[in-house]
Amino acid sequence: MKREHQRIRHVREELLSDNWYTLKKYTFDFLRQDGSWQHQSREAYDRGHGAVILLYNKNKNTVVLTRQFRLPIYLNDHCGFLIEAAAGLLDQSSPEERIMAEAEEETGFRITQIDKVFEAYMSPGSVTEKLYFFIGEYSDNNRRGVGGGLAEEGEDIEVLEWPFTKALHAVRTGEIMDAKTIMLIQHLALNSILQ
Ligand SMILES: Nc1nc2c(ncn2[C@@H]2O[C@H](COP(=O)(O)OP(=O)(O)O[C@H]3O[C@H](CO)[C@@H](O)[C@H](O)[C@@H]3O)[C@@H](O)[C@H]2O)c(=O)[nH]1
Ligand SMILES: [Mg+2]
Repeated sequence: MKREHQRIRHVREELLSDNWYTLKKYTFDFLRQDGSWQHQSREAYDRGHGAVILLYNKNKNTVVLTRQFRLPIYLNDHCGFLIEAAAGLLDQSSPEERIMAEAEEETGFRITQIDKVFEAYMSPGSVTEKLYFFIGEYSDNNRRGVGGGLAEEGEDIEVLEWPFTKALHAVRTGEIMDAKTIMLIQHLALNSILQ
């Protein structure tokens, strides 16, 4: 992908916060389509990149989801407990390595065969993160524990094994409101992986 460097110049950054991750304010000059340069400023929150996986079972026609508290949405009129596919931040690992470990930590299922689906920027106006999307087939034999996440990091994750029809219905009713999870559920449906 070609970056249009010639349209961006004089980029300067100012650190606003580095408490957990970093929030910076950038100023730059932007070359508009009409040929004029415009001075702009934008804030960008950098928490690294992430990965997500939807575990599915073709025989049972089920998916494995998690339910956990998310403070930012609690502050925004949601009860706070969000239904999501298993997901985590990469830290220094590869997306493949990280997501298999994260799937086991959060759901208890150890998966060794995963399929990459796509990559997407989830909030490009303000967050630098790119998310790597995967699906993986699980069976009862893959269960190694109860999941739940890392209590010492404050995680207290419920594991849900749902019929796929229930997950699809929950997208329509708004019971599932997490974008990455909706994208993966729709991917399974669009590609007739589950019915
Ligand atoms: N103390 C503290 N801990 C934090 C903070 N922000 C996150 N954490 C902790 O950092 C850990 C991150 O857990 P992961 O499982 O690695 O990440 P995630 O939050 O599930 O991220 C996934 O979902 C996000 C939301 O959709 C995605 O943005 C992300 O890419 C990834 O897929 C959690 O234990 C969380 O409590 C913070 O500001 N302060
Ligand atoms: Mg997580």
